[in-house]
Amino acid sequence: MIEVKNLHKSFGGQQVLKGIDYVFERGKTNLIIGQSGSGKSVFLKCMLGLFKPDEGTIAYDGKPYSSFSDEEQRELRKEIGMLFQGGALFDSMTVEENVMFPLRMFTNQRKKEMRERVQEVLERVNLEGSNQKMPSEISGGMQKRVAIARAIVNKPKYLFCDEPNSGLDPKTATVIDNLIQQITHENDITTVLITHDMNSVLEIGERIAFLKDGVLAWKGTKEEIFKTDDKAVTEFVYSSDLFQQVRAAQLKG
Ligand SMILES: Nc1ncnc2c1ncn2[C@@H]1O[C@H](COP(=O)(O)OP(=O)(O)OP(=O)(O)O)[C@@H](O)[C@H]1O
Repeated sequence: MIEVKNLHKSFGGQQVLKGIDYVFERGKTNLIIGQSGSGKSVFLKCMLGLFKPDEGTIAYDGKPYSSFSDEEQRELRKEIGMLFQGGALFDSMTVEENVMFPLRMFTNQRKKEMRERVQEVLERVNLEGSNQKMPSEISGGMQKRVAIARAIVNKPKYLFCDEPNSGLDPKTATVIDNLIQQITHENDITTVLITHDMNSVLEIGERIAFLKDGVLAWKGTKEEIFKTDDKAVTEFVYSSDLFQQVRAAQLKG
C-alpha cells in the first residue's frame, strides 16, 4: 500500500501537484488517468523518489519516505519494479542479460541462482526459449514481456508502469494488461499504472485515480466510472469512442 497525503509539487512558479490525497492499494491494479499535462508523470516520479515533494508525505506500507534512512531508501529501491514506456530494454544485451540486470545490481546471488530465477520469470511471461535472443529479434509484445520479467525478477512489493501498452496493437495490449494484473494478484504487489488507454481502464481498472490540473478530481472503479455524472470525468472518458460504444450498449440493454 502506498499512502499519499497532501502532495504538492511545483516547478518554478508552476504548481503541478496541488495537494493530492490518495491510497494505492496492495494486490490491486491502481490506474492513474488524466489529460496530457495533468501531472501523472510528476506524481509517479514523486513516488519513485525521483522528485522531492514540496509538501506532503508518501508512505510505503505505513512508513513515510521522509523518515527513511539512506539504507532504508536503498532497500526501498530494491522493492520497486519499474516498467518504462517503450520497454527500455538494453539493445546490446540478450533477453536473459536484460532480465538478470536487476539481480546483478541489487543482489549477491551466484550466476546459477540468477539464471534459475531468470528462467522462472521468463516462463511466467511465456517467453521460455527466448533467453539468448536479442531485443531486436523479438516482437514489440515480446519486448514488453521481457520488460515485465525484468521488472518483477527481484520480487518487488511495488510495481510502477508508465503507459505499458504504448505502441502495441489492441489485442497484444490486452494480453500485457492482463499479465500485469495477474502478476499483481499472484504476488500481492501494489501496482501503479499510468495509462491513456481507455481499453486498459475497462480491462484492469480495479482502482482509478483521475487527475485534472494537478488535483485528484475523481476516484473509483471501472464499474463506477460508467455510472458517475462527474462532469470532468465524463468529458474525459467519453472523448473515447470505446466508452461511448459501451455506454450506448448499456443504455440499450
Ligand atoms: N522536470 C520538470 N521541470 C519543469 N516542469 C516539469 C517537469 N516535469 C514536468 N513538468 C511540468 O509538469 C506538468 C505536468 O507534467 P506531467 O509530465 O506530469 O504530465 P502528464 O499528465 O504525465 O502528461 P502526459 O500524459 O502528456 O505524459 C507539465 O506542465 C510539465 O511541463
